[in-house]
Amino acid sequence: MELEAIPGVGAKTADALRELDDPEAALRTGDVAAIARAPGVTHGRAVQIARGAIRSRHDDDGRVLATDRAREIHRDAVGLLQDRTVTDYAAQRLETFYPSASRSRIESVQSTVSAAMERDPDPETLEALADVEPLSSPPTVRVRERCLATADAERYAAAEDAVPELSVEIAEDGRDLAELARSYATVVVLDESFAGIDVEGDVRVRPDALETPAETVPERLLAFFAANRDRLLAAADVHEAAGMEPACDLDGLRDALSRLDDDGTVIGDDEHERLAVAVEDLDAAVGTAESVANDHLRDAIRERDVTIEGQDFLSLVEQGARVDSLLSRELSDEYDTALEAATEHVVESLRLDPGEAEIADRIFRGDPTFPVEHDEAAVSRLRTELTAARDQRAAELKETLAADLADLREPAADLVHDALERDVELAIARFAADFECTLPTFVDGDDDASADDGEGGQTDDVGEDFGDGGFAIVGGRSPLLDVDFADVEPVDYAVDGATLLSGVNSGGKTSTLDLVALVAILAQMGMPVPAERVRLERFEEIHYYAKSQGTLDAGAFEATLREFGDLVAGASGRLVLVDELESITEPGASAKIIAGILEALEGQDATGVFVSHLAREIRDAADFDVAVDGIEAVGLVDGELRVNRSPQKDHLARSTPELIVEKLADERGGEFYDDLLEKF
Ligand SMILES: Nc1ncnc2c1ncn2[C@@H]1O[C@H](COP(=O)(O)OP(=O)(O)OP(=O)(O)O)[C@@H](O)[C@H]1O
Repeated sequence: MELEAIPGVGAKTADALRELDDPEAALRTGDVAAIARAPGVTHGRAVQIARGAIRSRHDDDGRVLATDRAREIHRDAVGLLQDRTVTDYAAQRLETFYPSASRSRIESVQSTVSAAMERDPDPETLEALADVEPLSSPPTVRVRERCLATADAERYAAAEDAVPELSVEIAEDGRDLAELARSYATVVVLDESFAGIDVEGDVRVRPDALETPAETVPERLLAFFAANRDRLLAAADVHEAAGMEPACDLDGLRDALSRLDDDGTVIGDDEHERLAVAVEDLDAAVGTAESVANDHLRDAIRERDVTIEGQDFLSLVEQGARVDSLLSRELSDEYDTALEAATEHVVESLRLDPGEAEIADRIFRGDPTFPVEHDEAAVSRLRTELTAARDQRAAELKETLAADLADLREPAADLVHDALERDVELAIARFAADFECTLPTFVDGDDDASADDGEGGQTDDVGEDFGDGGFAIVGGRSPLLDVDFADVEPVDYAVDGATLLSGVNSGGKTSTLDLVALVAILAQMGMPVPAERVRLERFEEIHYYAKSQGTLDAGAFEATLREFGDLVAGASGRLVLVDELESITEPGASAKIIAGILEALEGQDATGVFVSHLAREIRDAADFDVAVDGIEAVGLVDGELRVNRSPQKDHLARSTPELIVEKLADERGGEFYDDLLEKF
């Protein structure tokens, strides 16, 4: 994908995106969290870039949300979906869903969404999702016991770049390598030319070392898996709870992770454990062994009657306090037994293998002395031997585990990604279930076959002949209302062309506009809509104007009028929702302006609903037969209006004052009320 081709991505952002591990995948999957990891890319920017990438894929100019109120409804719709996510990832991902006029984009989302709506948001899956997060890259680990070596300057730079964990050293010849081998436990030589060289120490000629990081720096993989262990385990749990097909064998993954400590070291290997403990306990074991030997000798001496011949006694006296020869002669057997016990203690307490035991055998040797003393050189040799064996074992374990984990690296990323995407799907499933949603059907000139579900023609249940455009909502219930969703009364409403919507105060006119806008926006996002059934055209743009808060001054009025001037020029394919435009200026002028706008829309392929209390005046002012729908009050009960929330077609609803005059005329009779009623 040409990054600069994405709307809103310039050269600088493209460079930042190229720093990501896999920018194409992040953009393809709309992974906002991954995109936001590019240097200098904020979360909001990442959402924009993800949307831009989708738009450029679907050749979509992204103009659907044409006004502030339309954008607000979109935000509300996304908010309702986000309220049902568990992970931040899913919440961010949902922000990449925007209403589109592109059939391919809508269809592609709809196919994911229809599968999502089948998902069961069971509590176990939701609980497991709580610990899933996008995989993180831990900071680079520095490995000090290994280095890379090369004689080539270019390879040197490539190595520094590819393996920042290791020092890269220049080695021109065998002497340099020998020098390095004294400073590092392992030297990995990158130059083929050194093949076969004989240098003391662990020197490996591996020209492919930069391409096989799992072997060159197993620590990198181990650190990655250690840092992401909890997320991976949670993602594995999600797969099991939700019965998803995992990207890798979960038992294998769990087993590999159980061999890894939080700091990236390998655990659970008996041999390594034995060697580590032996190194740790060596001094203590030697000390105890000395005591064992001395206790034995002390007991032996105490129980022994020693007869000293005169000659011996004389030499003892002459030679000072040396009793070694006497000890050697009189207690030779006991001395040997004591040393054996000491050695045995060292071997057994440190669980030494036969080779190591041979070295341990030299710790308690030499001329008899009392107290017994160990041979420090032998202890030191044993320590060197054990430490080397421990490190060797650790390196082998790291390599083996890293080799196992290397195969899991890609699937692990998929595993987490799939789990996070499941959260997106479950949020959609919960949204659909909570608001009793269905997937809408799109009808337009060339794909109306799919919209006709065998009812014959395009007659909708809302009683409208449904043409090639507009919308038809059956049983729509807006979750944006200020009442509990359970108390929302279903609304049926269909419009093809432009119409006025009249009705009593608080009858639900604004709520109807909100419902229409929400349904159209959700539908064009590819999302399910809160209604029993919905058919609509794919609108190029949605212009929703909320009610103005009071009359506008001359400047603002002029600006608004200009806006409507632009709106009606080339309005085909647009959905225009306008709430009480009359409030911007005085009623007489308002009626003329609205009539003028309707005239301009007439004959264009636009769909419009204009909520107004001035339907009669607008009709009078218009030079064509303006359609008027009405939200009708069924009556007044205890001073409260009862309304039928579904607008009636071609019906000028009585206004609240008219209704009250009618009621009074009915109840009280008399000329005054009758005359008043006549005037309506
Ligand atoms: N479908 C519905 N189900 C339940 N309650 C509704 C429904 N539609 C509207 N209401 C209730 O009626 C109230 C008034 O609705 P709304 O503001 O849409 O009326 P309106 O006709 O635009 O009023 P006005 O003419 O005063 O602007 C809402 O706040 C809501 O409580």
